[in-house]
Formats: sequence, structure tokens, C-alpha cells
Amino acid sequence: MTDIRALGYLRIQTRDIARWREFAVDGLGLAVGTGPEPDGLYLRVDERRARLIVLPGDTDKALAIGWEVRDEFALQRVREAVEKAGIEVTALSAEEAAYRDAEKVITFTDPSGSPVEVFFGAVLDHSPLVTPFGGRFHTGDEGFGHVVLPSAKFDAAYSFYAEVLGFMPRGSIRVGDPSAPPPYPRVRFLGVNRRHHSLALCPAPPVAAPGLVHLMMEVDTLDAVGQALDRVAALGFSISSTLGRHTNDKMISFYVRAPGGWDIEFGTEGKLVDETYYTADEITADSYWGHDWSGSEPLAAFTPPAG
Ligand SMILES: Cc1ccc(O)c(O)c1CC[C@@H]1C(=O)CC[C@]2(C)C(=O)CC[C@@H]12
Ligand SMILES: [Fe+2]
Repeated sequence: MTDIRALGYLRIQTRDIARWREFAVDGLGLAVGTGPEPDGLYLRVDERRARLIVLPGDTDKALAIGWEVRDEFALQRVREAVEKAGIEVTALSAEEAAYRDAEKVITFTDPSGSPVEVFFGAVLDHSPLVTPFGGRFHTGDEGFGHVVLPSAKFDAAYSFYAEVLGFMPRGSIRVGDPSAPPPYPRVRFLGVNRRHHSLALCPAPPVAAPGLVHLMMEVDTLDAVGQALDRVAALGFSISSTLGRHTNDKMISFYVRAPGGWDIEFGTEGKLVDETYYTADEITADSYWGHDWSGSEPLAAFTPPAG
């Protein structure tokens, strides 16, 4: 069992915060929340002040993947486990934790180089959540959603999340050349709660930015998914994958390119896992239907910069 309860938040940096606002608010239908940076875009989908924090900067990249634990004792156990694995951990000051709307936060870099924060004591916003198009997001015990991270040190990263942090393996899919001999490169899915996966690791070349393949957010109806698809398409955002239903979590989703070269997966009907009976299986198709990626622009995480 793991002390990690859920994906809590994602903080990113972008060169084009105005376009990000159009994308997230006018397109995906997230509510505008509040936060400490006057120029920051704080995006709210539930009773947390912000789940997705977008800050202006000179590159597009992930600043922090925020994982949540239940209390300070769990946070201390995580800290000890990570340090025992030989990774340096920083305990943030009370001011730095308040900046993240948490009571206590530790930070470290995972074996692939992704910036990780682990926190407890999320600060809540009890004001009514008014999303611009009435969309209702599925978070709660299942957390914010899932992230897919590129990894150039796949085996070390997988072992770290599964064996040090205690994420539960939730199966895999082979990727790359189907005629290549074993060992097969795989995307591996990992869960920390009843959401099928809160994290997936994807083998990738060593590319500096943005450090994200996608972030998945879940809404409560198929109509809300379709309406968001219509809006982002009308706003000129590139649809990376058509609508489809995944074979592992059974989610119906589409993928759209965010400013910065990575995707948001926007879906519904994700199936809850009963860990009592679950086994980590290998899926041989990503979807029962749909999910046509042929129109996708290349993901920055798989594309070394020119020159
Ligand atoms: C297969 C699958 C199941 C559940 C998900 O939430 C999900 O995002 C995926 C797709 C993962 C997908 C993949 O398996 C092969 C490589 C892909 C196409 C990418 O390059 C991004 C998404 C990746
Ligand atoms: Fe996904």
C-alpha cells in the first residue's frame, strides 16, 4: 500500500498565458480560481483553490506534479522512503507551502528528472464553483486526474514509483516497433486510488521540455466531453486524437494539444478499480474504437529541438 492518495495538482509554466486562458477557460470550461501570483492563471474544478496552476515564463514546461498524502505522518514516511532510495528531498518552508495551498510540502526530482511535490493539508475554497459552461469535474477520492510523464530512464522511474512510493501497477501496453524482439518497450500505468491510473510512464528520448505527455481531466457526462471538443476545435486548438474508448480504464476521451506541445486528455466514464481483485494486465489495443492519432502534431516530449 502506498501513502500517496491522489494526484493533487499540476503546476506548469507557459510562454503564452493568454492563449492558455482561452484553452482552459473558454475551451475546456475550467473555472478561474485564486492564487498568490498576480499574473498566474489558477484553474479550479472542485473545492480546491486550484488544481491546475499556469504561470508565465520563458519556456513551456512542468514545474511540479503534486501528489497528495493524508497527513503529516504519511508525508514523513514518504520523505524517509525517498531519502532511503538515495534521492535528495527538500522540505519547504511554511511560506512556500502556503504558496502551494498546502500545510506541508516536500519536493524532489524523480529518476527521470520530473519535478515532484508531495503535500498534505490542502487549503479549500468553499465558494460555489461556477464553471463557464456548467461542466462538472470528477475528482474527489480519485484526485485531479492522471498525468503521463515521458521517461528517458524508464526502468529506474518505474521501480521508483512502484517500489519506493508504492504506486500500484495497473498494467501496460507495448509501444514502438511491433516486430522488434523482446524486451518490449511499454507504457506502464500506475494507480494510487480507485482511478485506474493516476500516472503513466512513457519511454521517451531525453528531451528537456515540456516534461509532460498529457494530463487527463474527467467530467461527469459524455455531453460535457463533446461540448468541450466542439469548443476547443472552434477556438483553433489542434485535436491530437479523435474521441475513443480506452480498453483499460474504459474512459471515453479525446486529446487536444495545449499551448506548449503536450496534450490534455478530456474524458468521462472512467471505471473504478476494485484493488481486492485487480491484476495488472497487458492491453493489446489502446481503444475499443476511435482514438485516431493520425492528425496529431508531434509531441514535444518525443521531439528533440532542431539545431
Ligand atoms: C492506452 C491508454 C490507456 C489509457 C489512457 O489514459 C491513455 O492515455 C492511453 C494512451 C497512451 C498512449 C499509448 O499507449 C501509446 C503512446 C501514446 C499514443 C502517446 O504518444 C500519447 C498517449 C500514448
Ligand atoms: Fe491518458
